[in-house]
Amino acid sequence: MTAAGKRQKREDYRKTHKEEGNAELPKKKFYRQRAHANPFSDHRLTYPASPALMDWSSHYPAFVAPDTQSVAKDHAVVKPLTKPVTVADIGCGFGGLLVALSPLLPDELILGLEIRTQVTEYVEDRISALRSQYADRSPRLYQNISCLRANTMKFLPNFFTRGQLSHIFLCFPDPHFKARKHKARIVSGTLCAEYAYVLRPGGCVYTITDVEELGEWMRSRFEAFGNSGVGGEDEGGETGEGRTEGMFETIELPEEGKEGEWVDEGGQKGLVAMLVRCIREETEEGKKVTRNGGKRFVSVFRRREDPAWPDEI
Ligand SMILES: C[S@@+](CC[C@H](N)C(=O)[O-])C[C@H]1O[C@@H](n2cnc3c(N)ncnc32)[C@H](O)[C@@H]1O
Repeated sequence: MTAAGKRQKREDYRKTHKEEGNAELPKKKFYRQRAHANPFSDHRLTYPASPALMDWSSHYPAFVAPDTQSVAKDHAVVKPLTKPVTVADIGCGFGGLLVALSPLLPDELILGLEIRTQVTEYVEDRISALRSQYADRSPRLYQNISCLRANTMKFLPNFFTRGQLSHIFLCFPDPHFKARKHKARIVSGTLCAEYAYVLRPGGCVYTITDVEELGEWMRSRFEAFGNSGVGGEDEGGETGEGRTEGMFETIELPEEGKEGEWVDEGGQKGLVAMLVRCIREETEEGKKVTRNGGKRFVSVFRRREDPAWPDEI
């Protein structure tokens, strides 16, 4: 078949898959796209001018606040939800983590952000199929997850207000091995400032990679952010002059396979352990590493409670 013929076949498949109530899970082969999208290109992206102008109602229809009117703000019409999005999976790929998190965090609204169009479309169709499968069951699962196309390196604060998020996942980010490509990495001093801004004090960033050097890179950026004692020269990141503690605290993690034993009275360790197991085992890339017998390097960074910081960043 010619390339044009294949493209047409993919488009036809995706069009029919979108029919209302289609409960069949989409097939990845009809949503294939180049592995990398350049985060510095001018993609034709739509994004709100500010978080208040973002209408989430089509993403989480089961959570639209009843008996409220749509609100018109700066030419945008926004239907309020009963609660805000509090979990972000940045670079969610084909959405394996979102699907796994949905029943684990039933009280949270969880959003995957993905730069590649067809991959985003796949995740949207996957969620829509899962919602149809559970439409008549109780609980109606998968209503609390959604995905949108976004370049998080440019527009994260357009979607989330200060301190809105409880958990941010950065799972198997593109490694961009060559030094001249490091600026395309999803973790840098500058981007740590944005993660610190959208994360609530006490909230956590979870990172996982199969590239040891990238794992160390991410750890060093998070540990240096806001700490005048280390780092500081990093790509314009905040140095936190005069401070000895950084904005993020690295959490010691349980050994792989022993997450279940790692519990505490307050329960936060148990939650972190559950989510760490989830990123190891439920992400698409994590599953590949398991199949290939490779290593995974995981870190969790808690945003420190620090009332002095928010006004400065
Ligand atoms: C290697 S994949 C990992 C997918 C998934 N997190 C997993 O663990 O299976 C990295 C994903 O990040 C996406 N990505 C890269 N840069 C991005 C950006 N600036 N904004 C949003 N997504 C991005 C890529 O398109 C790709 O799907």
